[in-house]
Amino acid sequence: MTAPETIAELARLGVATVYEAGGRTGLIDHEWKQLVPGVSVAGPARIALCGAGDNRAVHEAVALLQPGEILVLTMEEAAPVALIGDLLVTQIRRAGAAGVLVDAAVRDAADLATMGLPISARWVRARGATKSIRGQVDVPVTVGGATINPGDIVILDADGATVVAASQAESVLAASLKREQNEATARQRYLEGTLSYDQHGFREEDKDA
Ligand SMILES: O=C([O-])CC(=O)C(=O)O
Ligand SMILES: [Mg+2]
Repeated sequence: MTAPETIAELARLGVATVYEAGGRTGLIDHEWKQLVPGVSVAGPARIALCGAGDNRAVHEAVALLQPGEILVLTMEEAAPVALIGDLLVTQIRRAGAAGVLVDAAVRDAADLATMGLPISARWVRARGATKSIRGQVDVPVTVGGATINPGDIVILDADGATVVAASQAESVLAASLKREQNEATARQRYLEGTLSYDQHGFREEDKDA
């Protein structure tokens, strides 16, 4: 199990820093809409792989949800079908989930915005899901080119989404903290007037070109 302090730090550092520090791995590479703009959150994945246009597996996964988890909802082929709305999110919040990644649509969007649970979704669309295909829960899935295993740490923020294998959480955190420190140094230099053009040696390179 990944330590809560590690998860909190990964959430604070955010998607771009963690993805870069992890060697540009794990990016869940789609455009994501944040139903609550600007929030940054992380947690171990609880996964539902739904049948086409169906959300029966979501109901099963919600019954298994533990506090602090990120619920990851996907289908074999992503489509703008609403897998969750305010009734499912009511249950997801009550279970104490940290957030939801929806590789499909959500609906009741105005309600979700006021409910405050961090949700990142591909689409907002009223189109309803059937509830007739069992699907699978607690299985590895691929979303936006990234493999997500149950328990891997998923991070959601205003930039998008990324995943860190549970076994690598500590080493990626260490690399992320180092990157944060390097960026703080660079930011200070830029505030003082240094240009990245010089800092990276590009001016020198271009001189002889
Ligand atoms: O019932 C559904 O399929 C999705 C929904 O709108 C809700 O959870 O409120
Ligand atoms: Mg609804």
